[in-house]
Amino acid sequence: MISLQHLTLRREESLILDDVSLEMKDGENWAILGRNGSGKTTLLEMMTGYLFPSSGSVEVLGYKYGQCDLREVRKEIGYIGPSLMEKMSLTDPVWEVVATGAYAYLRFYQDIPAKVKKQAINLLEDMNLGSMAYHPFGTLSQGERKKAMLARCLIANPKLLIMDEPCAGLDLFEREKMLAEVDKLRQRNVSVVYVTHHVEEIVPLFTHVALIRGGKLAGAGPKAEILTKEMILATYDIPVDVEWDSGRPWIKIRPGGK
Ligand SMILES: Nc1ncnc2c1ncn2[C@@H]1O[C@H](COP(=O)(O)OP(=O)(O)OP(=O)(O)O)[C@@H](O)[C@H]1O
Repeated sequence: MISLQHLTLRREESLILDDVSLEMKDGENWAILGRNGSGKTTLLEMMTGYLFPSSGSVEVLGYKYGQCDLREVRKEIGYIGPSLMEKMSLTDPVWEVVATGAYAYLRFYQDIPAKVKKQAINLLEDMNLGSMAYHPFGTLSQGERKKAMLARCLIANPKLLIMDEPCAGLDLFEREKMLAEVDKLRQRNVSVVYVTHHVEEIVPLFTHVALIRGGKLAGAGPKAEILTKEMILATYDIPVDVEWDSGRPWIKIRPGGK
């Protein structure tokens, strides 16, 4: 699905990514963790082709970047990040915001086919947002907006879904609702790459984890092998215990940092 080979990114004096190699295979879903500024978003931007490495190679869904038309690749990739939601019209009905995803538009200036409208409404119903389909997008809570943006991605049937901190800023209730939708992606034929700061967001959907520290890969592999107290200490410099419950890892900080 994704093959990153020896990715290095230099900006002036600093090395933002330092020889990162990662193989993500079909059927795997990956969570990427690391401290602020460790290079997670940079890595995602390389996967979507918005950034090119100073050296190394990127292959996504069989396309070798630098030798393919990135517009074609991007039709197969859904992306949920912090900025796109802010570009949506707050006055348009929610179903219309979802429908724009079928065409990768920000807004419609022509009639929307009935079939696309039905698809948008079905997706909203799947996410328990059916009753809000005709409400203006701006009246939704942050969590509901994020779920609607997920529906907007899914209407285009992406093969790969890249999510950059989709639960940032959500309260406990809304985060769990969003995570339930993320976990439901198991029912779809889509691979997921997900950046988060919170280990407990690694719901059963995720099979693999990559840890980044200072632009270098600190660990990558099946989640139970990577989410150990030793690996988390090496990534975050904080001593923790990890407990697994309901298929999710939970972190306990050791009192006094011991
Ligand atoms: N254009 C740039 N020029 C110089 N440095 C940059 C540039 N873009 C990013 N950086 C630096 O690269 C590092 C990695 O940034 P990145 O956004 O990938 O980190 P991140 O792991 O996603 O962080 P966070 O968790 O805070 O979102 C940071 O130190 C950042 O300041």
